[in-house]
Amino acid sequence: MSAAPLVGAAREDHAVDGVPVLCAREVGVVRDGRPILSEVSLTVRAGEHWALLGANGAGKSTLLGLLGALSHPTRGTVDVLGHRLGRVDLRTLRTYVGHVDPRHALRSPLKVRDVVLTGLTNSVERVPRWRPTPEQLAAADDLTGLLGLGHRREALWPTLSQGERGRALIARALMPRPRLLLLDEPATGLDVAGREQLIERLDTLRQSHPELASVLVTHHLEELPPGTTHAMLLRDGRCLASGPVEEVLTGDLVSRCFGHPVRLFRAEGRWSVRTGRTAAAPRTD
Ligand SMILES: Nc1ncnc2c1ncn2[C@@H]1O[C@H](COP(=O)(O)OP(=O)(O)OP(=O)(O)O)[C@@H](O)[C@H]1O
Repeated sequence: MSAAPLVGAAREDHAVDGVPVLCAREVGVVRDGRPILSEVSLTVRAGEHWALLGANGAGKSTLLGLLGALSHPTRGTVDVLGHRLGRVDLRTLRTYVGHVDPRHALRSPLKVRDVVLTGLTNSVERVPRWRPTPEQLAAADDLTGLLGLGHRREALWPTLSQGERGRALIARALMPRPRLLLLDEPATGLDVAGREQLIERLDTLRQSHPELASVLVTHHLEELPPGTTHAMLLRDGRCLASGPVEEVLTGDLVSRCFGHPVRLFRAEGRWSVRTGRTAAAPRTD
């Protein structure tokens, strides 16, 4: 596989010769002698939007940590734009991946605009003596507007609602113009309005950044944006199914994934789930 350059103007050249944005092969993770992930493979291409679904403890966050170059696999390989984890500095790879973690540990009363700018310094707090260029300021303002926070740019972080914080963190993650956006349960704790605004903004983002790829972790199919193109179902650290949503998000497979019989419904692009008495049998172990 030919590798895409990691530096300079080449960053604008997204789908270089069809090199996947991300390619994990036969990945395994062992922690404290216990297998957490086993033989998981995933290829994400530019413009694809993946849902990563699984029950509590299935290994979703562990997999997201590998995809975000936060940790190394015990077995298998992970390539970001053709550059292999372990051969290229993790920090370099991380600049190509925007990781949105709702547990963002910011303590200072930074303004929304400043929080978004910390995406450029890859820091939680503002870096002393670092000053953004006018272009960087304009980019931060564009992204806050895109995420529906244009009227809250001057608001202080502690005063934001949870939904506003989540959207500010997505704008922050997009500042370095990543190729891949990782979203770890972005709708957790949001009320209906907050969840719907988030989903709407994610779909707007997908239209305005057509080359961006994303992986969204959730337990709830109701939280998937209509633009979701692919899904992976994880069960007990293993891939149960993976591929286009039409093939993977079926009552049978989702029932097996969560160990509970369900039926799926899709209306206006959104999914909903009901207990299905006649759905596939629950997990067999
Ligand atoms: N560093 C670690 N050491 C030991 N066990 C770990 C470690 N990290 C995760 N685990 C275990 O690995 C399993 C998978 O954890 P992970 O957080 O990836 O699951 P998840 O699918 O994201 O779960 P949830 O939906 O509850 O957030 C869990 O049983 C967890 O306790």
